[in-house]
Amino acid sequence: MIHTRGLARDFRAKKEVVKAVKGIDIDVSPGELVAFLGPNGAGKSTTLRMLTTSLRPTRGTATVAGHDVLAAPVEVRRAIGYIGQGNGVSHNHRIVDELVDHGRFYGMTGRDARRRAAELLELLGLAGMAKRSIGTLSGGQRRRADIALGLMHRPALLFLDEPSTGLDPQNRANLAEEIVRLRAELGMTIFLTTHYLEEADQLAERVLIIDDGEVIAAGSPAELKATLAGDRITLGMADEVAAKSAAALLEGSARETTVSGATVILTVENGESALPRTLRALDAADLPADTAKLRIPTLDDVFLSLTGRTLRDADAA
Ligand SMILES: Nc1ncnc2c1ncn2[C@@H]1O[C@H](COP(=O)(O)OP(=O)(O)OP(=O)(O)O)[C@@H](O)[C@H]1O
Repeated sequence: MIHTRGLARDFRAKKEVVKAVKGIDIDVSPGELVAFLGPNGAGKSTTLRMLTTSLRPTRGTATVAGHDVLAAPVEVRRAIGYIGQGNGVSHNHRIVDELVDHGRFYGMTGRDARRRAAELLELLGLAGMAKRSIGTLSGGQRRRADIALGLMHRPALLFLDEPSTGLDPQNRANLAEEIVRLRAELGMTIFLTTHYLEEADQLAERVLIIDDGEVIAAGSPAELKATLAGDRITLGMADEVAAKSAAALLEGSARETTVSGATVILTVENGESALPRTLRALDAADLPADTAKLRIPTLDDVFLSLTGRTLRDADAA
């Protein structure tokens, strides 16, 4: 559904060249829900703008929904839905009129557009608000109206740029559920950008992590966490000597073992089964642990292991 090779975009700003996207390869299959995750300024929006044909690549190729973004931009636009950050919906229009106009723009008949608008308003829980103007909606409702707009012409591929920016945690969670449900009901391919870790983790089957214009990792959230971060067991031993003996005993069964004072930290695969196994091995060797803690990694741990900084720090910078 999306294929890019060496896709790059430079910007010229005050005689300096900003390499916003540095030659990325992306492959998204039909039906996938993929999140493009990275800190502020990583190149997410620039990539999305190239894929949705609003910005020309400096180098490389991109095929979206079967069409080349440079050779056939009109075909690309007809095949996709794009929901940007704060879409251009007019605040004074009634929601239903906005949707119907949008459908007409894409060549739908008035009747088909009205039927589709009613269907989407129902699907997105906005049916009772069809005649309200956009300006009277809450932030979360407005986001859902934006999504309805992007879906009017039944695109096979939907791009969502930072769908939950500006929403409170509750509305963010609601929107995430909505996106998952829509994908299931409409069978679309969805490509969304986000800098919310929880959102990528909860929503996406596959995450592409972008940093400084480069894709630095790709995989399902579970795969990325298992291969790049690993589960962590922290054991509190009686003293430093016991900790060193425990570390020597457990070294073979952990990916990484470190000792700090009376504490042993193990990085393991599948921590939930490794923890009881570890405690049994320690008991059998007469080296009982006083405390044991298991920590399952987040995507932030993945980002940390890849870049040496957390996504939150990178955002703050
Ligand atoms: N028109 C432009 N002129 C110069 N530099 C630009 C321009 N547009 C983007 N950039 C730079 O390109 C880099 C990538 O920006 P981009 O907006 O793609 O990041 P992003 O990952 O979408 O960030 P955010 O999460 O903040 O939206 C940044 O360093 C940005 O300052």
